[in-house]
Amino acid sequence: MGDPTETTPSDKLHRRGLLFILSSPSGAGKTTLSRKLLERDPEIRLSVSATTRPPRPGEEDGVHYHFVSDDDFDRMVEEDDFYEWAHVFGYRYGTPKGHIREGLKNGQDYLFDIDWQGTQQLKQKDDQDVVTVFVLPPSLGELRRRLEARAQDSAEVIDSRMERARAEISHWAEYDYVVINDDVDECFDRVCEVLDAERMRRTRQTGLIPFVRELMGG
Ligand SMILES: Nc1ncnc2c1ncn2[C@@H]1O[C@H](COP(=O)(O)OP(=O)(O)OP(=O)(O)O)[C@@H](O)[C@H]1O
Ligand SMILES: Nc1nc2c(ncn2[C@@H]2O[C@H](COP(=O)(O)O)[C@@H](O)[C@H]2O)c(=O)[nH]1
Repeated sequence: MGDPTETTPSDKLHRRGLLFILSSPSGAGKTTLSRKLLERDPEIRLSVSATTRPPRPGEEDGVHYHFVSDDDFDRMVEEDDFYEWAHVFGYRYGTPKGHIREGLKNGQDYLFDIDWQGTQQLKQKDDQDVVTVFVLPPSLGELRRRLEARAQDSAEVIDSRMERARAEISHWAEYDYVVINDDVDECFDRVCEVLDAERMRRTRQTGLIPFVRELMGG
């Protein structure tokens, strides 16, 4: 047996990947936080949803969403292509299965910007790999200001999203973590802390690193 006090280059933990979900009422900032996370962290990959909603200015097909027709969405549902899907704000949104299952086994983490309905469906399918974070705005007044400042939706759409906010916030207690997005950098730090800690959760580790295995006699 080697000297277990030696530090070896093989001291990396091996673990399953995780499904890291951010949900919030529309406009609270989960897209902003997601983009920051993807910039900081090359080890997490965005799950790009399919939607029947038309693109907003600046949104690219295949990058922000897969923008699909109603017929295409119907076909994907029939062919069981979705991990989860839901009606949100008059359109349909869904998570394509893609290679998520294989990726998880290989330690790949995935980031989801989805609503509470999708979160419930993913938790039912794969509770052990799912980590859920609910992002609250500092107030409803600030939520409306952000939707207006984003300037990508009509006044009617903003009103309907504000009406839905109360119903969405009522699901916050179903989430593992809750953060308030007042100062975006502070909120981002909290989100990163959750992700970093969840990656180290013992139950996610799939094998002992060599010197620990040796110490355990295996
Ligand atoms: N902490 C913050 N302070 C001020 N403005 C913010 C903050 N976080 C996000 N914003 C701004 O608020 C607007 C809404 O943010 P964002 O698009 O990220 O929300 P969202 O939760 O993803 O909304 P949706 O569910 O509609 O996609 C954007 O213009 C964004 O720049
Ligand atoms: N259940 C799912 N919800 C999703 C998915 N992709 C996005 N969303 C949620 O829809 C609303 C509206 O998004 P927007 O881009 O039109 O503002 C927001 O709450 C998203 O989180 C999905 O694949 N499944």
